Amino acid sequence: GLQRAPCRYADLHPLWQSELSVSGGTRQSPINIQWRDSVYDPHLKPLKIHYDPTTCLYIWNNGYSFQVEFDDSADKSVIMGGPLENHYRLKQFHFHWGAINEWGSEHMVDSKVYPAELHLVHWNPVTSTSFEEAIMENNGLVVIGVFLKLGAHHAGLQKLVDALPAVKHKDTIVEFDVFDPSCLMPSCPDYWTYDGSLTTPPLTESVTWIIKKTPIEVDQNQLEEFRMLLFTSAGEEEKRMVDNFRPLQPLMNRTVRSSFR
Ligand SMILES: NS(=O)(=O)c1ccc(C(=O)NCc2cccc(O)c2)cc1
Ligand SMILES: [Zn+2]
Repeated sequence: GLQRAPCRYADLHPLWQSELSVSGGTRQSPINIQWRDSVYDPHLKPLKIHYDPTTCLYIWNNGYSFQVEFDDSADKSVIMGGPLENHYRLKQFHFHWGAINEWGSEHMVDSKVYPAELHLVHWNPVTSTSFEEAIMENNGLVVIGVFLKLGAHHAGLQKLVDALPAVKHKDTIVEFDVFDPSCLMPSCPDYWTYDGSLTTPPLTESVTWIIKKTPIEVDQNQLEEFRMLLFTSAGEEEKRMVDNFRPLQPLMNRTVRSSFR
């Protein structure tokens, strides 16, 4: 597949310049998932998702993506099953995307890049008392990754896209209530799972990744709305929020398991 645009670390958004400092990681993310090297695990259960749309709180621009935050003070929006030993609470979801449709996702499948990738971030309320604590716990977090591909208009996503002009600049926020992120899930239950890390600092190795095999379709206008966001605050010289993905990391001594043959 097409390699990513060559990028000089110096051009990277300040966030990833610290990238060069992280050393000694043995389970970093994202990775290229080689389909033929993944191992079917018959013990993997179907993933069970129960999101309560009223737990949706607001959308904000945090300077490297736009993020939708949820009320995680109770077990109202949870996932369970799959590779998980207990339930995990939804904390937020966000996206990573490219300047053009040729790249943008963080994970790849057989070196195939998608124009964008959705991350639904969950934490373990059984072993941690807060998200902040879970970030430091081994397997404290579960992130579901969903690839976005160019295709039909996505009606569910459009509600999100319509709110983006209100969070154009870094550190802006807008109320966003009653949204069910299940509408962003592909209907196909198939996924890969592996042990990895956050893909932005602090890059902690606390994430059980669940990557859905089947992408969802969004249209060109929707992707272009993502690219209208800014990394920069109001009043600063404008820098478009694009290419907010981390480079691929070495698989090292890890096996990717699949839920499907
Ligand atoms: N791209 S990712 O899904 O791996 C990802 C998910 C969550 C976060 C995140 O929550 N970062 C903010 C943060 C960092 C340290 C402590 C905190 O409480 C929050 C970063 C990356
Ligand atoms: Zn992410």
